Amino acid sequence: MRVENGHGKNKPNIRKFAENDMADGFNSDDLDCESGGQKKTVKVGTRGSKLALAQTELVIKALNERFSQVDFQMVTMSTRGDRDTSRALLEFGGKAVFVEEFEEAILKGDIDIAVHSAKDMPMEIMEGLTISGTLPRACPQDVFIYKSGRSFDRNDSFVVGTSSLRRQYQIRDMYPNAECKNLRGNVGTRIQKLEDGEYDAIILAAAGLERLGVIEDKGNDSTECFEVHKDELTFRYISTESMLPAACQGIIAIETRTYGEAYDMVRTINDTEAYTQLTCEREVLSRLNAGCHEPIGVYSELHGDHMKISLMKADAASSDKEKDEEIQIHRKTVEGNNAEWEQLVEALIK
Ligand SMILES: NCc1[nH]cc(CCC(=O)O)c1CC(=O)O
Repeated sequence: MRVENGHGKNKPNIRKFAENDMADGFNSDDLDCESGGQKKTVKVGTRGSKLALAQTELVIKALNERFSQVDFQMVTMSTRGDRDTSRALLEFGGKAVFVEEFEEAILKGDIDIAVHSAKDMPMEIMEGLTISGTLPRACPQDVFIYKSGRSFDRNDSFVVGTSSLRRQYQIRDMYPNAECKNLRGNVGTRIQKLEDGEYDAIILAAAGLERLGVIEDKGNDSTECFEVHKDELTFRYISTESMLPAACQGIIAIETRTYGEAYDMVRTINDTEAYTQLTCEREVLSRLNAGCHEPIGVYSELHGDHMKISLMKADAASSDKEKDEEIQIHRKTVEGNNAEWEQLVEALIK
């Protein structure tokens, strides 16, 4: 039985990794990979949606480049959240319904690694587990999608499909007469519903669209508004200023035990910039005590040592849920040196 080495805190610590980064010292030759001619197997758990599979393939590709002699096996699992899509379950269980079963599987030894969209992860991670790495972040922006040719003036009335309160409040800030209707299902289904005319426009994360190949990866890190046209559809990337993304949008989080071979392997592919953003944005959520259904946007931008963190919080002026409430949107931005990110977070939330 191995004793935990103190990496097992739920909250990853940027400085600790910076001081003790395994990426340089760790050598794949140290692994006992080919004992008896048998390739070592590492099991990578994933949800079964197309997006989840595409993201897990990216993780396996990155691992394979480092550890060509290891057989990384994809293990597709359905979670309580996938099996029962009733609102009640999601509200009761929150984000955990998509993650818990992977965590139990790692602890039981059924899988070694779990791949998640970081924005769908709950604040609490089971004891003994950690986010050991991230891939480079995809575009953090949200995309407003509609049939090409249609135009939207500020005061137009139209129907937007999105179930996210964060997106609803911000789009209604841009278009006060827009009506938001719930939109569920995976990315392909949601676009189909737009094409079928159920909505005038829908909002999806650029990261998912790009990773699924629905639109090409634009390959730059602008956060400004611009448009892409494809197959009769217009994909308008909304500026992060108008539509602040969900915390960790576009980041793939890789979870393992807090020590051991899988942990060491994942550390070697970790993207330090995305990891810093993940740590910082999760810290903001944690400090705000935010559940997953609260309308909160968080985005931390890194330019060298310079960090800029933005927060969007919305609250209803009226407590009467039946009434068409007046929504108050609060935005705040702080900037400074990234080494002082904890103080920046402190200043942001107060
Ligand atoms: N909530 C579902 C979800 N979780 C992660 C992504 C996209 C990928 C990402 O943001 O990392 C999506 C789809 C969407 O919001 O459009």
